[in-house]
Amino acid sequence: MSKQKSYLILFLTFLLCLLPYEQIFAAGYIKSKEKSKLVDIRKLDKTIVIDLRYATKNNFTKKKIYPAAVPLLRKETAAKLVKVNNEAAKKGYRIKVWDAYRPFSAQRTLYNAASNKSYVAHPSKGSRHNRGAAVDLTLVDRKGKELLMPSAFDDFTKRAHRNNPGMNKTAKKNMDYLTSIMKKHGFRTISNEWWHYEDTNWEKYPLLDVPLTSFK
Ligand SMILES: C[C@@H](N)C(=O)N[C@H](C)C(=O)O
Ligand SMILES: [Zn+2]
Repeated sequence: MSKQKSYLILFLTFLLCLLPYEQIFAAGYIKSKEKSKLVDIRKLDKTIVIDLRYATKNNFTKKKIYPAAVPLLRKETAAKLVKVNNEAAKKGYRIKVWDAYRPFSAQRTLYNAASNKSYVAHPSKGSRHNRGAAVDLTLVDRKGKELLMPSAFDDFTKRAHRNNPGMNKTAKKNMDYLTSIMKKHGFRTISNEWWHYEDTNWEKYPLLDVPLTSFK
């Protein structure tokens, strides 16, 4: 390689380093609503309870992160979730969704706000929520009352861990039931957040940065 070429590569690498890493990674994210294949869960099943925490101040950041409360998921993932809700309905339960699709820009905000980074996916690799292929949820009874679970949503402590030896027996039974119906319909778990489920096919779906407001 000529000296000139080497200097040019060095110079371009230097320029790249000046860009914030978010801009480099976000560049490859899909930004168009049409290309995203995201669907509004409410349009598929009106009985699913929606409480999008990041669209309110009632979340670990104490700030409203989402400008619009629109519960979106990748269409294939949403179809799986409807099956789970139908299954839960046989027992008189319904799903309550705390988070679904999360734009990349919000991932960065959540990551920066989290005191313990091990509970939020690093923006450089992206969250499965950024693909519309992950959902944070719990179960409610006929009256809309939440079933007892191991911890509150986004309790970033050992209480949220699936294998916490000190877990309350009823909470474990409820968590195990939720896990069984989620797994039956094509979701998988992560070890340290009992409320987080991801589509087993998440890798097939692209990273997205479509604004929630475009679905309002
Ligand atoms: C922030 C928390 N609710 C969450 O979703 N964590 C997972 C690991 C993520 O960011 O993908
Ligand atoms: Zn999650």
